[in-house]
Amino acid sequence: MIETDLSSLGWTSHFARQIDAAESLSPARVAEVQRSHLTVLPGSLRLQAPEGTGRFAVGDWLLHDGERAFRRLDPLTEIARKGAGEGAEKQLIVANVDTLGIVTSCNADFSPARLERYLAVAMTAGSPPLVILTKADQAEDPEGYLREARRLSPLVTAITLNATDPEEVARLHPWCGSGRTLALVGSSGVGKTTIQNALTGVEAATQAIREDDARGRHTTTARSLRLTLAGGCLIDTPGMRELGMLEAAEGISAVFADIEELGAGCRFRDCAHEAEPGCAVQAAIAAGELDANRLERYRKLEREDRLHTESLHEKHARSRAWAKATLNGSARSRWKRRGPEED
Ligand SMILES: Nc1nc2c(ncn2[C@@H]2O[C@H](COP(=O)(O)OP(=O)(O)OP(=O)(O)O)[C@@H](O)[C@H]2O)c(=O)[nH]1
Ligand SMILES: [Zn+2]
Repeated sequence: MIETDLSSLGWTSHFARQIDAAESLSPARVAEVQRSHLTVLPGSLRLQAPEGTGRFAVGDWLLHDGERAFRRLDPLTEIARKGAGEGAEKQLIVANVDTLGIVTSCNADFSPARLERYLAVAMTAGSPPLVILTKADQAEDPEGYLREARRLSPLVTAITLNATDPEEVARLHPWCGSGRTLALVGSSGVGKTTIQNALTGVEAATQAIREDDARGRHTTTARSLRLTLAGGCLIDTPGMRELGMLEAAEGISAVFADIEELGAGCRFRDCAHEAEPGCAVQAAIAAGELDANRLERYRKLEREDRLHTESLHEKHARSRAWAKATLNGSARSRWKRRGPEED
């Protein structure tokens, strides 16, 4: 059993400021979100959520009375994505993550496009990214992957390791020590469970999920926050295959700062960096200073983000218009019944 207190769970003055001295409710951190209840730490309490558990994300801080969850405290950071399916919907994934551990392997799983996508998510959320390159023991040139990851953005911190060696995984302790929360994302099979087991000293109960996956079934994602041997928190996010861009413009700009800086030197302010005269971005590509594929990947993420963000905003505008029309409608029928109201 790992002993814990609020500050090792990540409680700070940011949260303390949000509670009233007169409030008799206790703070706790969400470790699991189920349809019927929440599990919170410390104490692994099961709480009911009178207004639904869907308002809470793993990693959130909340106030409770021992049985029911009430107020969600404003998070320091939150990671959201576009919900699965056609419609635009914002889905909250995790909250209050200090470091987003992006796990990929030193093999064919390594994809600059996917890394840039995760990096943009991390930068948008305000959770600094840490690229964890696993299976270094099976790679001929792990340093090459390290260099390539670092080349994607000056903001990247990256390390290589053999996830099956607990001593090597212990190099992650600084990111999940007392008061710190590390969340792991990455494709299936890259070693997230192996890392989690080493960091928590507990065999993760993910077998059932993987068996379901093998049959191609939709899994209920068992996202969870656990205590680490280093005295902090670790969040695993199984079943997170796609991270659709949503309201991520800021993060995309941060990850592709090199292209945006070059773009400032283009002759036309609205240069699309295609065939315009005086395009500094195309000039950099011609000079071998910028990879044309990177420009393509930047464009693709930007397009995707714009599309999803616009449709989310349109949806909000539609529901506001609908609410207004309904209100006007009921005002009109009142008018018909009683005549115009006098003010
Ligand atoms: N040699 C070696 N094997 C590794 C390494 N990391 C993971 N593995 C192995 O790769 C397989 C998959 O690792 P998991 O930890 O289950 O991967 P995961 O990311 O949790 O995968 P999902 O549970 O499907 O999301 C296991 O057999 C691990 O032992 C590593 O760094 N080196
Ligand atoms: Zn240009």
